[in-house]
Amino acid sequence: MHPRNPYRIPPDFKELALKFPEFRKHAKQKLSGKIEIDFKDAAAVRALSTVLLKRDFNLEVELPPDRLVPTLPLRLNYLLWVEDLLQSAKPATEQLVHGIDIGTGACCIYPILAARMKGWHFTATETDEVNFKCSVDTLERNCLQTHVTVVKVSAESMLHGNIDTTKQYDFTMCNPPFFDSDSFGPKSRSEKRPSPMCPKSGGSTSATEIAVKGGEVKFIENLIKECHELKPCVRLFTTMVGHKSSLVPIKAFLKEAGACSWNETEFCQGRTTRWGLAWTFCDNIVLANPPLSRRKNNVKGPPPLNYSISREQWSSKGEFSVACVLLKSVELLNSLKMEIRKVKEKKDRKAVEFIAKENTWSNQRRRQREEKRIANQGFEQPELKKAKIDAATLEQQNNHKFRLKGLLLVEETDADFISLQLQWIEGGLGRESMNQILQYMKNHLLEK
Ligand SMILES: C[S@@+](CC[C@H](N)C(=O)[O-])C[C@H]1O[C@@H](n2cnc3c(N)ncnc32)[C@H](O)[C@@H]1O
Repeated sequence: MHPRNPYRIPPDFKELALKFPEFRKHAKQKLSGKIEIDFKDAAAVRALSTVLLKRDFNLEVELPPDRLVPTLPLRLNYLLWVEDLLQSAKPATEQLVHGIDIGTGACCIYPILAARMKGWHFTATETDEVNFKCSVDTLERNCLQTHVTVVKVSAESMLHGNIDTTKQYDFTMCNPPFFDSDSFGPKSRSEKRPSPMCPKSGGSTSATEIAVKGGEVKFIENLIKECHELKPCVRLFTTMVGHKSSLVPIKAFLKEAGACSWNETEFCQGRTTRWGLAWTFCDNIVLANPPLSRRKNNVKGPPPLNYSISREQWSSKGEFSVACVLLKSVELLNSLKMEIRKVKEKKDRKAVEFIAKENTWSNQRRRQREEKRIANQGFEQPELKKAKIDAATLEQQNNHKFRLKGLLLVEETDADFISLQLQWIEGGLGRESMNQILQYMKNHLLEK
């Protein structure tokens, strides 16, 4: 947690339950006497955020039931980091701070906190009609219209046409939709894609809030493209990143776009970790990390491939934990005759290295069909036998010097999602081999 984050000392739930009836109804007393809430219950998390905003920031907020619930420790970690960065990016003589919040959500959480705590001004954008209306109501209810303006925008643009380019802005903030709407959940024709759930704290949310075509990498890349053209009016750009694996491709894109310097951080709060990335196109601003051009090993190999599994998808397979998902994944890799070596062992983050000395996964379907056909016939016709021998010889020849090395990382992204990342290390057909292995895992991981 950021050293200035007031929730470094967690709120006393007993005190909150006594003071706020709307929170009390979600509070449960454990045998030990300790008061707790169920963090998987969206209504309980919503009640917690609402009462903390009221008690600690004098902010009256009504969060809609079907939208993302902003949890305060993470939002404050991000805001306080931005405040630290501004100290190096903003001349001390200038008093007024004006930021832009891209995708402000249901209650303009960053702008209202920053306006109350720091007196900052904001232009906030939002595509979702419900979120836009709720944000406007929130500003009126808290008399913050002089500090914050919410703009209803179209999904095609991140900044262009949404801000006044004759003004000077100090920074942008963004908590992007993390997931890829195309690869979210199972993709087979027989299986229906589940409706996405809130990535944090189990709350329900609308799909457009958390998933977008191309996921956060594409979303942030689009933002970077626009930033470059807007460099005369914005000093500092920042974004939150939901998956660690997204940092590598985003930073590569930043380098390509000609960012002068950048800064990266980790937001840790309880079991959830997120990342912050800041960059500038102003050569008179030096962010704390060294400039991109001077950093070595910044971009190593192709970015990993990702697959997220939800608690709901795993429900028929028993315990939903990193250990269980890893175990099943390793069984699948073993079935592909791979050698496995453990490299990382933490409760919520485990990784194994795998080495394949032959390609056993491509053309799996064709092989299975052929074997079935032969088994059904009960005997092998001479031509078939010959074809089989020829195919086997060819495969042996192909596999003669075959070697592929990769890394599988299984990580809990939050209480309801576990992500699998496949990183190519060397050999085989490069990323194409990883794509094939990932497809094989997607086809079999959720099988009963
Ligand atoms: C993950 S939510 C973050 C909400 C809020 N900032 C928070 O931190 O709780 C992403 C938000 O971005 C909005 N959004 C998606 N695409 C957008 C775009 N192109 N421009 C502005 N907002 C967008 C979504 O409707 C959603 O409210």
